[in-house]
Amino acid sequence: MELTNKVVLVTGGAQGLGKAICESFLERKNKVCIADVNNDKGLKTVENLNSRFGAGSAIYTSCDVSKESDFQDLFERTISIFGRVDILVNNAGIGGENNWRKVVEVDLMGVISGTKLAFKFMGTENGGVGGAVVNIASTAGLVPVPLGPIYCACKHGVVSYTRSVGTELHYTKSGVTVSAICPSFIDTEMTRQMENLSIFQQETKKFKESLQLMEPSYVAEAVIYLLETKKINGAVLKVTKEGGYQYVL
Ligand SMILES: NC(=O)C1=CN([C@@H]2O[C@H](COP(=O)(O)OP(=O)(O)OC[C@H]3O[C@@H](n4cnc5c(N)ncnc54)[C@H](O)[C@@H]3O)[C@@H](O)[C@H]2O)C=CC1
Ligand SMILES: CCCCCC(=O)/C=C/[C@H]1[C@H](O)CC(=O)[C@@H]1CCCCCCC(=O)O
Repeated sequence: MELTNKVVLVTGGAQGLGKAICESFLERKNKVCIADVNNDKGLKTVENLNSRFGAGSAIYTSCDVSKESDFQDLFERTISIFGRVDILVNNAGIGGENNWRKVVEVDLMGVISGTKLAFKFMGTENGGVGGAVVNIASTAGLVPVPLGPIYCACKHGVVSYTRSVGTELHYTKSGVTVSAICPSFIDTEMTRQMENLSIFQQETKKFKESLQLMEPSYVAEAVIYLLETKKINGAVLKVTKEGGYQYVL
């Protein structure tokens, strides 16, 4: 996919990996819409991005991905401003083993909800021009994670859902590809909060001390790498510090 002059929706784009993904797209002269629940941070980030990449290149919309109506409004607002959506990056995610239903609602149901709306608003069967969905899973979607079983189950769900809709059957109808990246640990607020999200705080704190974290920009560039691949539909790209970018499954 040619990655210039595209309209890109990035959920959870106010900070961390989502913000870095926005920067990667803006560096290539695309437009981005950041969707987040953290309005203060989201608006500050958009201000910062517009001052660096040109006024009007980024907009912000308040959106809780676990609320279907918010997500629908997000597509409608972005289309009313930029004319269409070409790429959706389902990046918003949380941890929190004690608040597990919320984790399922955001990390799994939010991704499914966004992908379905991408088919609705971007799909050729509905008069759209097609496009791409990139789901941000995790290496926790590929292996068991004793310290984060709910998070792990959601990310496995994201990988399986991606592989199921990222198939010819769905693509023929919609013209929308669906793929995922599975990063290992990244230097973001989520990682800084990791022990507070676990029911095994001491063990998680100790585990965290041994980690080699990746820069958000390194993981963001994996999204670009994935979208530039010819055989993108259903692709799952693992991103680690040791192994770089590797297709799996
Ligand atoms: N930090 C890590 O080591 C890794 C993170 N990931 C995934 O990357 C994604 C981004 O994570 P980070 O940047 O690390 O986290 P982060 O906590 O720094 O940023 C997440 C962003 O999502 C927003 N958000 C949370 N709930 C939301 C909701 N319901 N609707 C809309 N926005 C919401 C937050 O306000 C925040 O701006 C997540 O899906 C996470 O699971 C994957 C692998 C590793
Ligand atoms: C094991 C792969 C994790 C990959 C990186 C990731 O997505 C980490 C996310 C954590 C987030 O901060 C909140 C969580 O619950 C996630 C999992 C933390 C468990 C780490 C322990 C890993 C292990 O037991 O090997």
